[in-house]
Amino acid sequence: MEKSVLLEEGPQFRPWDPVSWGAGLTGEELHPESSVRSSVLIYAALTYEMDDGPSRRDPFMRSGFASGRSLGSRDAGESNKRENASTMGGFGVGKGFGNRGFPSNKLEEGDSSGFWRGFQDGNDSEASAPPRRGGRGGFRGCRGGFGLGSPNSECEQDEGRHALAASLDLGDQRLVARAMATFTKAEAGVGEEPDRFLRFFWGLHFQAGGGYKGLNEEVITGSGKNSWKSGTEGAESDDTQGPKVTYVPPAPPEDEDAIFAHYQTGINFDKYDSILVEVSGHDVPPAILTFEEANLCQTLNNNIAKAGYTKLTPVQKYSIPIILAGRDLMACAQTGSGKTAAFLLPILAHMMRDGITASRFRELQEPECIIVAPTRELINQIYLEARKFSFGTCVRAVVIYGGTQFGHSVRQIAQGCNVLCATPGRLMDVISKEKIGLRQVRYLVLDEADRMLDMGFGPEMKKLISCPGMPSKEQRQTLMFSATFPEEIQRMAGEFLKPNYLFVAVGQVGGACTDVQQTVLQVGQYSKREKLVETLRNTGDERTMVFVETKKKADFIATFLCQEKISTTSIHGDREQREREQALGDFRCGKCPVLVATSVAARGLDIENVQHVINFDLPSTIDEYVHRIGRTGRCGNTGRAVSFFDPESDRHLAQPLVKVLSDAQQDVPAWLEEVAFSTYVPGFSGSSRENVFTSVDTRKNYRGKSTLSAAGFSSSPVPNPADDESWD
Ligand SMILES: Nc1ncnc2c1ncn2[C@@H]1O[C@H](COP(=O)(O)OP(=O)(O)OP(=O)(O)O)[C@@H](O)[C@H]1O
Repeated sequence: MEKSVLLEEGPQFRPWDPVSWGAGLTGEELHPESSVRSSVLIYAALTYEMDDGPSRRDPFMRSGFASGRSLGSRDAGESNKRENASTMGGFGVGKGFGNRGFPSNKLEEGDSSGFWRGFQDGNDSEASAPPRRGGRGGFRGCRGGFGLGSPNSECEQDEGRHALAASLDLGDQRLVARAMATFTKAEAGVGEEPDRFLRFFWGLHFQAGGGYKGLNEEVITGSGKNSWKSGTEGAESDDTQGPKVTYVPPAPPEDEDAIFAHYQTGINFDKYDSILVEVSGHDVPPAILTFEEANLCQTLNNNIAKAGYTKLTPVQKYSIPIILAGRDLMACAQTGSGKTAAFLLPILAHMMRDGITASRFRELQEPECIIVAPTRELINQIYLEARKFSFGTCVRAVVIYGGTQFGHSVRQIAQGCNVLCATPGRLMDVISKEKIGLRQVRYLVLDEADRMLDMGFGPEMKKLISCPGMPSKEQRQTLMFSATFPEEIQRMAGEFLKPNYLFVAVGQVGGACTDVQQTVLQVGQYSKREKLVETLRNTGDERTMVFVETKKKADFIATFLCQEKISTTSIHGDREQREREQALGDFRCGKCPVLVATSVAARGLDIENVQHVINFDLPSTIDEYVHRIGRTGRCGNTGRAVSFFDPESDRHLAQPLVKVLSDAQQDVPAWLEEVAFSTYVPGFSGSSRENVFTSVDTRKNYRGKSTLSAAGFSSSPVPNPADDESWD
């Protein structure tokens, strides 16, 4: 039985680039940089024998993968490098993993590592904190520990499920790295091809003494572990849990053209006017129809013009006057319809009116506004918008997020901070380290608010509002925005908002953007890759986001597409921040027109020219689906979304999918309706999270409720029996 594993350190190893695969490294080479201290991120490229020797059976191996010969390599040098690598050996893999080159005792230290816990927690499932439904999910792992030799018997009994374990002794670093991955052929997407090898990538965070640092740093490192109360725990989350984070993100552009760069609104921009808007709550300030009516200061108006905004979107028409009037707000509007400006403009207008200026070079800064969002890339995007609209003013916006050097965040803050844009984990860290004081907070914004209040971030947000110094909800203005707002989250939001908050619903709460043409195809697990390639070949050079459910799969599919000569990159929570930003940059500029992503990229990202979204795997909730497909069809532009529906694993989504499709006036395939009506979904009667038959505002009996077209004219709501039922 011939087995091989090729390892290379993360930064050099580019899973999406087969050319970089072959450079297996020795222990010393694995750890060349002293900056990598207590931890190292290792990606392992594994070939795992299913049946027979790779050199004979696997076409891919025959083509030179195992021997390091070229896989369409760019130059001979690369090819040679792989050739050398392949002869280094020293690592075993598969059932006998560790037999060659690894001191066996490293593998027999039990399973007390955080890594193991991480796996049991379903570490591989990205970011989405709500519990998963349906059959898919995080990797189950094989209980009973793992060790040298063979996988435990439970694994072996689990048909097609394979376990891999590794241990590395990295010279004087004495790092013991342990890893275990179990996967089925289906999870690896290789189907029932008996003479193929699983090629698998997995990104592992190895830490001295073990420990897996995982899925979503904002959740894992922030929640619970780093209470603001504790001095020791207040250390920067990313650093305490894993490697010292040294990444300093590039400074944002300084030249005006780059700051105000924007893309064109699309042909359907004017159609926004016909969307019905529902505002509930008492004493609703009248909507405005133009930017002039908002009475913003001249500098803001100039910036709005330079940003290419000439006309308000519906959510802006309603939200701007509400925020200007000092009211709390929960606003729900379709993806890509301008929610960011809807909160930024009135907040900045107030700050300008109040003559707020940044106080420079103080170690403790007290921002007037805090904006939180669930992902690093999204908060950075919001920051760039804040910077754009505050251009030429004395208001200073700052962004801080995990995966970057903590000292860098502190330096940014110390230079003055009026608007702090932050991911939750990093925010709690700077508060605990007393770099940020909360006494001056007048505006608290939760973007993607339903995500910020769910099980993943909710506890962190609760901690935030109970931090010492944080003004009570009566003393601050709290604003929540999202395209989806499940009822239970709305109820929880009440804790954060004044009782008289207003609720703005543009169109159907949780509804998909109608500018996205949605197609759902029935594709079994084993046919997905073929269908993906076929779909991508048909779309040509169109910028496409491909969503998958796990981090492993993101690398796997990205690599697979590269093999197919489709220029692809990937973004997910196991990639270093530098790599995530690089990937996004390569996608934005079109260098890699295909981005394979987990749900870390599902929300909020506003990327020009994304014409196409493919759900290779459907997400576990319909809300996530709505956000994912909303990466295209933004701001009046049209887009397309294709989803692979696997009846084996996606049945639970059939009913809400039918609802979302029909609400967005999309064709509903007959087979999907059949699946929907033949599937019993517990609780699917009009109030569960899986559906969007929800009422708009969970509070009842509003005399002040008004339904208007987005243009501001009163009209009757479109009759929708399901909605009527749940309205009061
Ligand atoms: N009034 C406007 N005129 C022209 N462009 C606008 C206007 N408002 C917003 N935009 C642009 O529309 C795009 C989408 O806006 P934004 O990202 O705020 O959407 P969103 O509603 O927050 O989407 P998501 O739900 O996906 O987070 C951005 O490029 C933004 O600059």
